[in-house]
Amino acid sequence: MKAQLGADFPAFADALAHESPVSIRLNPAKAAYDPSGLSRVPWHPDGFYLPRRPVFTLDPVFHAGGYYVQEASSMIIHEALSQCVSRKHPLRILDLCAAPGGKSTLLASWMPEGSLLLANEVIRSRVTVLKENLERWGHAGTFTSSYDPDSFQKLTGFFDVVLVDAPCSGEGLFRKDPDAIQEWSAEHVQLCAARQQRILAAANALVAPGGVLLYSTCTYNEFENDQNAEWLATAQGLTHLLLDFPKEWGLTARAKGYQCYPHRLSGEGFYLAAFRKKEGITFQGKPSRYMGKLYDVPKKNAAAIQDWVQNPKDFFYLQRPDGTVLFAPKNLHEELMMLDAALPQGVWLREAGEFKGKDFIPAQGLAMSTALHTAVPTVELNRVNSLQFLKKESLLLPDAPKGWLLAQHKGLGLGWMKNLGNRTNNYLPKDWRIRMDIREI
Ligand SMILES: C[S@@+](CC[C@H](N)C(=O)[O-])C[C@H]1O[C@@H](n2cnc3c(N)ncnc32)[C@H](O)[C@@H]1O
Repeated sequence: MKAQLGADFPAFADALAHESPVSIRLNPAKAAYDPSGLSRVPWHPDGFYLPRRPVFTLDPVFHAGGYYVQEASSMIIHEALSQCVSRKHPLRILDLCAAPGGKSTLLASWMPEGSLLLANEVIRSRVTVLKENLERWGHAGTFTSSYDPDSFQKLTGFFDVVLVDAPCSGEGLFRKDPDAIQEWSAEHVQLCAARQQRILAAANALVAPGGVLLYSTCTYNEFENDQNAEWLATAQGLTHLLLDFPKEWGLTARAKGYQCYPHRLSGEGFYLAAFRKKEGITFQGKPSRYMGKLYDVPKKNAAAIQDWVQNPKDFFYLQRPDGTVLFAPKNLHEELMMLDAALPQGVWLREAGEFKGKDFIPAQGLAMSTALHTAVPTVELNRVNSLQFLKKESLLLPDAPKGWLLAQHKGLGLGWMKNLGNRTNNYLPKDWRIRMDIREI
């Protein structure tokens, strides 16, 4: 770092000795958090710094997907994309290394209406949190998958934007995450750089002619950043894009990318480089006719779902043999069928609920989705009751209507309850419940 920063090194070292800033990015589709009085992250319209780190677990708006806790530097992706991708038409976007989903939720809010975002995470154990975060965000155009980057071969030329937020040596996180220091070694840096090239080569093939590849890391060294960016331009034939960030934002231009340093801006170490594919192979694949073992929803079930989805005709519905209904925007049907044909196990669609005999049991994902019907019976809970609900406790609601109720806080859905009069059944999925002791509140 001394070699890289020269006279700036003491300021950098000093910044590392201070606490990391805390920042959040609000969900524009779920306005419930009042950011008055907070200072803004200069490069993101919904990004704000908090004066101190609260216990996010104790804020129901956090659970409802009202905001995502995201390190500020990485929000620069919003500005980078806005500068090099037109939002006049719907886009096909792939977030290749997506868990836990910070950039995916950013991309979902950034992308133009009618777009598709596939958030992929190869490590299976990290997919659950990715799915959960995207469900909380509530955007119906987002889908998840779990493949190695090489498994996407049949999607050559399919995506308008591919983001590779690569696994890296994490030098930019030493302040925020001291464990990253223990994992660092010169050998690990080389291993990361080689792995990044493998991922980038696979990613590059997936970009449509005219499309954009974004490469980011949270590290500083030249092997993972500059040299890989250079390799993308020379060996992979991509055109590197110049971005224009106001000087006062404090980003540093490097050979082919941009670096955030903690002593020049309020955020962690983050590197970003953008490339356009001028020429390449156009996607040739065909959509599949059927999606795996899914079949069309029987007519009576399709009629029942109309009460649960706001604009039911804007979506298509598929049913699993076990009665689970999946749904996705109709305008993405063909694209999803193409993904289904090209990927060994297709992609995961959002669950709407499950038919058990005559009963429809709405899914958690539907409670969180912006596609949920606004006429669904709701009960607004105060903070304490919301936290009890989120601990999966049973609430007494004698004045609320009987039957299915959407538990809400500040107008945002938290999950489902069934009110039986003398008690309520809490349908929050077990894995979503707060495990912390909340008695002190
Ligand atoms: C920097 S993290 C991604 C963070 C995420 N984009 C976000 O904003 O929340 C890199 C991710 O790449 C995944 N990964 C690890 N090895 C990989 C590989 N060989 N190919 C693709 N992804 C990999 C990791 O599991 C990790 O989730």
